[in-house]
Amino acid sequence: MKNVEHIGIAVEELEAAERLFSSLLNAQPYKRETVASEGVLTSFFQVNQTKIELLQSTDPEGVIARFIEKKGEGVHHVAFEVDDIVLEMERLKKEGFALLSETPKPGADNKLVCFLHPKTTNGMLIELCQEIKP
Ligand SMILES: CC[C@H](C(=O)O)C(=O)SCCNC(=O)CCNC(=O)[C@H](O)C(C)(C)COP(=O)(O)OP(=O)(O)OC[C@H]1O[C@@H](n2cnc3c(N)ncnc32)[C@H](O)[C@@H]1OP(=O)(O)O
Ligand SMILES: [Co+2]
Repeated sequence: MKNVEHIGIAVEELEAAERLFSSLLNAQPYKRETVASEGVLTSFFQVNQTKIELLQSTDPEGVIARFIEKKGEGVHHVAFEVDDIVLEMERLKKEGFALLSETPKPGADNKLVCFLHPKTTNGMLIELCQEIKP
């Protein structure tokens, strides 16, 4: 595991959340990106070596909609950067963590990603991210 790549925050209204985080961080989001497979519209802020990823649901039955329904807006996950996501997934599986997908899947911001079930990580949804090199 390398640095915390981003902190994912579930929000109801992306525009309002972008205004709030622009004021908080004194910065503008550097990109918005829809990840249809995850039912999310994301907005990214760079904060030195890490990022804030705002997540609005694009699917009323989706993961983020269900999360907000159950727990309200707030921190949804923490993403760690890894050099080799397949190797890291194999290591974590051996360590007894529950992977939410057998193989990495395309994420936002030019990454391959996978998630660990919060039941196996003291209740914290953890994401692994590997930069997709050109
Ligand atoms: C990939 C694009 C982008 C990127 O960075 O590139 C993203 O980050 S997209 C982010 C959205 N996508 C995901 O989060 C994918 C992985 N998540 C899942 O598959 C589900 O959210 C899952 C399996 C963690 C939970 O889904 P489920 O339908 O089972 O919801 P439940 O409400 O039944 O939850 C079961 C159990 O887990 C607890 N839970 C759910 N979400 C979280 C969370 N974010 N953090 C901590 N705990 C969570 C929930 O409270 C339930 O626990 P219980 O004790 O039974 O109440
Ligand atoms: Co994320």
